[in-house]
Amino acid sequence: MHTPEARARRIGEVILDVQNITLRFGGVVANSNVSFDIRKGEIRAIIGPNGAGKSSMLNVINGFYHPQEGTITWKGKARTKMQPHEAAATGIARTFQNIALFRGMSTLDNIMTGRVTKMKRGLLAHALHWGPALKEEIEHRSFVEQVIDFLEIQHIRNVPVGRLPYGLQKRVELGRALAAEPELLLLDEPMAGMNLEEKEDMSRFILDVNDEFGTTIALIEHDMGVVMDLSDRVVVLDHGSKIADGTPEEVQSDQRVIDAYLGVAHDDEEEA
Ligand SMILES: Nc1ncnc2c1ncn2[C@@H]1O[C@H](COP(=O)(O)OP(=O)(O)OP(=O)(O)O)[C@@H](O)[C@H]1O
Repeated sequence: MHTPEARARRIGEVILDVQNITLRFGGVVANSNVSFDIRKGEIRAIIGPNGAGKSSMLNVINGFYHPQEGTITWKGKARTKMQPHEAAATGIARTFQNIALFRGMSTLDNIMTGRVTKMKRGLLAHALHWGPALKEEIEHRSFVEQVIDFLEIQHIRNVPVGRLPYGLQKRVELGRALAAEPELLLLDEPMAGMNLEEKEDMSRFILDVNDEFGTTIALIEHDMGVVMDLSDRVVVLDHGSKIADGTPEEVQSDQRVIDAYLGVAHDDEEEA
């Protein structure tokens, strides 16, 4: 099911359209006039050297940063200043470069926090096990158990995540994002700090999430082998600007991309 042909058949309409985004922090331009789109069902990589503006772009997409210029159209609707919880409620979930889990809480409870946007009744009602909330909680727990089975982490379901090896913590973080049943999953360096075996496991889970649930995925990744194996299309940023956009093969052989990775000076730097 992971063949390029099978995936090409499944890729649909543009679901997220990023147009002319410029994001500044004082004098620092993190993103400069960046445009690209993400199609339903695809795995889209965002790559580039350190400081290229990749994490900033994910933060713009999930509403954490508000760009000074440009528009984001999500599922056909131009978005104004959407907050992260609103983005989550409309189907965008993410993981972070540095794991952001509750270290003292179990795997199960951490993944359960990913269901919050789906809960009709407040957390207090759930904590009090109030009748209707209890019924709802059972349904949420059953969904979370499916996520745990899917990610093959039954054996650590009751272990506090702070005690888990790094690779498993990353998997729990993926589980928490999946618990929100996202349409678009944003992964910020899902393989960072992993050994080869952990990377292979994570790659398999990313492909399975995409295949089995049809989840659209945008990921930032530094490991070029992983990017080339997983992604349908790749957008390349450098110094805040887009320098290439295309299939893995296309961007790999693009001279601007090769220069950016080799650290070849830009014209503007040479002039400075
Ligand atoms: N909150 C912030 N305040 C000020 N400057 C920021 C902030 N976030 C990012 N920047 C700056 O914006 C630029 C792009 O940073 P960003 O983290 O998006 O790059 P990146 O491509 O994700 O880098 P890396 O691969 O090293 O994680 C950098 O110059 C960075 O210092």
